[in-house]
Amino acid sequence: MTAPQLVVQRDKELMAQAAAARLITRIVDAQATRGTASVVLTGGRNGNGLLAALGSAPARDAIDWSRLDLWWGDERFLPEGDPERNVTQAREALLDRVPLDPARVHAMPASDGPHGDDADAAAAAYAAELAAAAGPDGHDGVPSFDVLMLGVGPDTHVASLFPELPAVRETERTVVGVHGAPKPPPTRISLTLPAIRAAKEVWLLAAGEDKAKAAALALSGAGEVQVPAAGARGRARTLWLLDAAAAAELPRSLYPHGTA
Ligand SMILES: O=C(O)[C@H](O)[C@@H](O)[C@H](O)[C@H](O)COP(=O)(O)O
Repeated sequence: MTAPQLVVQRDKELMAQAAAARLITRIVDAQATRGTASVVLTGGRNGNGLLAALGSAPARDAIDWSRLDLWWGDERFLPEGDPERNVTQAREALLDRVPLDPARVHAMPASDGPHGDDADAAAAAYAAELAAAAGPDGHDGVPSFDVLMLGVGPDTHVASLFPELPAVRETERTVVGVHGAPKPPPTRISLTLPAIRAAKEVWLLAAGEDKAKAAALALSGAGEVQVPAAGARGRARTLWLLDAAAAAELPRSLYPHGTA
């Protein structure tokens, strides 16, 4: 697995703007090379902040939105349209304002969808959708994601993989139902670490002083069951995008040329 690279910006607004600019370039490069791009979105304030910054970026429409596949790293298992769902918040932050191909926006199932309130069945259906889309350059039952983004929780969770809970220990399935999550709502759907690690690049977003301990733990060599963010690595790149507050407890040797 790739060693993490760190980029530290002075505050969370600049971190979101810089990450958005980075994502535009990454998508444009993938589309220039393969004619398409595949990105996994994350929920949470940092993930939505990046989407909002992308929506305001001057170069936004360098992206061919009709040739972009969007997936989710996790979802709160709530009814369609619930304001707490990650896809609802992503739509408000950006997706409803760009000309995406609806067939290429792969939202995770809602709790009032075809699988009813069975999160495990809904997770299995999303795993099947990922496998069907994996294609020849897919990896371990998921498409070859160009970028998979993850917010980092104060307890070091990523997606809906919480410390010590069963989902973070999953080694076979690509998507699982999560029950009893400490971050409400308790029932969720999440990619697993094997699915996350199939991505070419994994970007971890951490801004705010409430993330300083989590970032320090995750980058200290801790184990992934106790510190799920430590297991989030990309095949070609693992990139931590932080602001100075979230980097406050990191040894400066981890980002000697940081801008903070
Ligand atoms: O469904 C969710 O809640 C998110 O996917 C979750 O993994 C989030 O990214 C982290 O909890 C960080 O959230 P913040 O950026 O809001 O701190």
